[in-house]
Amino acid sequence: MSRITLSKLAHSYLANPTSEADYALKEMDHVWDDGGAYALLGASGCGKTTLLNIISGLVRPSQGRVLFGDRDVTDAPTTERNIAQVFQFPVVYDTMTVRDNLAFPLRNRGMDAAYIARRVDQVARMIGMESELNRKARGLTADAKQKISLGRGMVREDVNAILFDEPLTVIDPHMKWELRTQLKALHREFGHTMIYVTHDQTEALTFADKVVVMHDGRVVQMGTPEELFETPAHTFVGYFIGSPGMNLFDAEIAGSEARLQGVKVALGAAYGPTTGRTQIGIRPDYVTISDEGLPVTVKRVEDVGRHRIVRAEFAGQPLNAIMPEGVSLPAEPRVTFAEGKINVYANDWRVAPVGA
Ligand SMILES: Nc1ncnc2c1ncn2[C@@H]1O[C@H](COP(=O)(O)OP(=O)(O)OP(=O)(O)O)[C@@H](O)[C@H]1O
Repeated sequence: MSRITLSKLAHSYLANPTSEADYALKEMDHVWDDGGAYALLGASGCGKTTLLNIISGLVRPSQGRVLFGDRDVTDAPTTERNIAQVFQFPVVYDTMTVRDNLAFPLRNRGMDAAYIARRVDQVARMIGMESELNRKARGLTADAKQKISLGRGMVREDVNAILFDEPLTVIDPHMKWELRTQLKALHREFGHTMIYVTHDQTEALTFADKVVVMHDGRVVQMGTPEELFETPAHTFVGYFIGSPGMNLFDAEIAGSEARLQGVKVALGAAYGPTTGRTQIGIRPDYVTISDEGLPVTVKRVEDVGRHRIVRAEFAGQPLNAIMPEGVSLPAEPRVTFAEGKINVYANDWRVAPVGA
């Protein structure tokens, strides 16, 4: 196992890229710590698969280096990188039994038969296929085949990292939760570096210790689920994580106050002058609609089960608020923002308060 370093890495699928827009991955420096459980999260087309394929060696980056520990593997083929990869759709040998499919990576490396038998049984238990070990893979459901692919990805204990590219897409929702829990347990037990690509925030937040958020070919933030929630480094993180995403309002900042079309909002901290488009962001979870605070116009209330979402307009801009069960809307609704929960953004990037 080893730390994976991406140094000045960039990739374009074009032979002669001329502008930044031609790059699927813009230049980045990034370190994946040895033994970390990472989720790589972002919208479709932001470059997640490209990044994964560069780490595994399926794609050679057009610029920069890939290091495993201190070894430069930029030009090393996939087979030399000692990486297990699980893809979105099952890759199984139909004519082989489930047992032989799981044993394949170990036999390939000439492992001892008794060890293989033990390890295959262990992995079969993890993926819940102990009773199907002697069945041929042909004829199994897509779901079961993908479980075999997952098992095969996890069977080797000596890999540098396990890369998962949206591995639960074809798995039914109930099993999804179970497999994700298994993957997490496996990570705790064996401590492999795991990178798990997904565009589903629930999947990312439940699997990973650290979530790496990508947007438009860039890593915009790496942090714990709590950091992504509380202090999104980029407006995209604010919008992409959370349901609904963070409220963003165009504003002018003057010290510890934001001004939105004549409405003043206390920020709870002081800020220096900002340049470019300036916005304040606050999560719907930290917005309270009651009969106190600033004027707000409620448009509608949506019941989403555990709570309600209030869709409103504040200082001429859309506002979402989470309203707990049992709380009712006053006749003249007003709004307050929880103290210390407002973030300030300039040209989409978070600005730290003075002295922070
Ligand atoms: N082989 C390729 N040739 C040319 N362009 C490609 C190739 N593979 C990906 N791209 C482009 O590179 C960009 C990043 O794609 P990538 O597949 O890495 O994104 P992604 O985040 O994994 O998306 P998805 O979630 O849809 O798989 C996209 O604009 C895509 O169209």
